[in-house]
Amino acid sequence: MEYLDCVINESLRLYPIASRLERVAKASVEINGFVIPKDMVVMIPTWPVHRDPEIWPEPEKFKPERFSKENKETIDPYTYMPFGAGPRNCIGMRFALILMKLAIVEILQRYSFSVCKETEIPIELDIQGLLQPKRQIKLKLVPRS
Ligand code: HEM
Repeated sequence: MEYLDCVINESLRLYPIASRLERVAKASVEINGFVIPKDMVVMIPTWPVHRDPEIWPEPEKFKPERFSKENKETIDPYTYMPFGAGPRNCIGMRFALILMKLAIVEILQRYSFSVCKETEIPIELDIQGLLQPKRQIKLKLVPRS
């Protein structure tokens, strides 16, 4: 379960469904000499932050070990925001994580996955609204004997 947790975290780093978050400034504030006036909409670009090479070495590589027990503690929570951040973050986060793990375990106990000739590589993403693939993801499932 520990490695599955790393795999899900790494998948959500590469493919955060909310590729950007938004907040409205409740009051004017100055941060590092930069003034954000009251009522201004501030966009938090999750996608580029999740792929910043200064934060995530070899950002395009799928490396679940980034989220191992030892490495996890060094991650700044504002550099990894698949479920948002702060008091208005995703209320369904724990539910979603448990559901994904249960579903993956159930499926992987019966089938193994591989790519096939219909698998689109690289995958083309639709970035209008929530992040999703433009076309269905086609994979080959082989029953485990
Ligand atoms: C993998 C699955 C999911 C992902 C990646 C996800 C991601 C997010 C993100 C990024 C936000 C915005 C947070 C922010 O602005 O800081 C959000 C908000 C929210 N999510 Fe999710 N979510 C998931 C599943 C769910 C589920 C299963 C539920 C409900 C059962 C849910 C309910 C909500 C609600 C109600 C909000 C608004 C919270 C607020 O404005 O206070 N989400 N989610």
